Amino acid sequence: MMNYAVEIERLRVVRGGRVVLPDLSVRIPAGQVVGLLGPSGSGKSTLIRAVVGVQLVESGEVRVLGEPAGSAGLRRRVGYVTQAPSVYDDLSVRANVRYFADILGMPAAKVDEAVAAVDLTSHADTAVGRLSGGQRSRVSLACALVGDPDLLVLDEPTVGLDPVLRRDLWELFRSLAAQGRSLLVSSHVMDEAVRCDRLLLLREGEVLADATLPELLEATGAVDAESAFLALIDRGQEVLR
Ligand SMILES: Nc1ncnc2c1ncn2[C@@H]1O[C@H](COP(=O)(O)OP(=O)(O)OP(=O)(O)O)[C@@H](O)[C@H]1O
Repeated sequence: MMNYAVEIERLRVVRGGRVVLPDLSVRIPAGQVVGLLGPSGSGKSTLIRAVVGVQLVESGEVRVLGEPAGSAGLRRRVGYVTQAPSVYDDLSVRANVRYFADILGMPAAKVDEAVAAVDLTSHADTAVGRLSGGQRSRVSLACALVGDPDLLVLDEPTVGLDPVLRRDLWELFRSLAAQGRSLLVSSHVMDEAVRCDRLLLLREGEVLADATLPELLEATGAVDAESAFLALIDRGQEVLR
């Protein structure tokens, strides 16, 4: 039987009087890197917020690792990295990660482990305010990793990063999945599709496709994810699952 990290049933979200997710159902397999792709405003962040349990939901059900999204039991099991790195500039890398470790009740040994996982050991004592944008994003990621989560939810983690850092980060995601973790990673850069085991293409709050990249290319005859996305839009109502 397929093991799912996230199961969403008929999710409806309204924000500021506007229907952002009209009626979304999807299941995200465990142990994979699933890319949540779609243009700006398609609802990626809203869906991610629903998964981590911080989004007010009008109706529907979101289950994460078998529990309702936002349950107390999920606090340590789900790591969430928001779009803007939420770290303290005046604290060192290690102090930032230790702060999150303390909140989650994790042992001190986990702090250096998380810092090493994002390749920042040599900067562990540097104040975060003195790091580059890419390094700051990795501090955020270390804060999410320190709880040893089964599911990592990352909202546009590679935005603004140079190609080398983007590649390094995707390699890190892959290695985390190889350890058996589940990752849900949003991006509006379609070429990041090649890095994912599976893709969820979102448009105007609706799932346009839920498939692997090879399945998507075969079904559309397109050469890359971006053209496949456009081909699906041209086709109209049909959803690829
Ligand atoms: N705080 C808010 N109040 C009201 N509407 C919002 C709010 N945040 C987002 N929206 C609306 O919800 C829709 C989806 O936004 P969301 O941030 O989920 O999209 P996104 O795909 O993550 O976009 P981006 O790639 O630009 O981050 C947009 O139409 C947006 O205007």
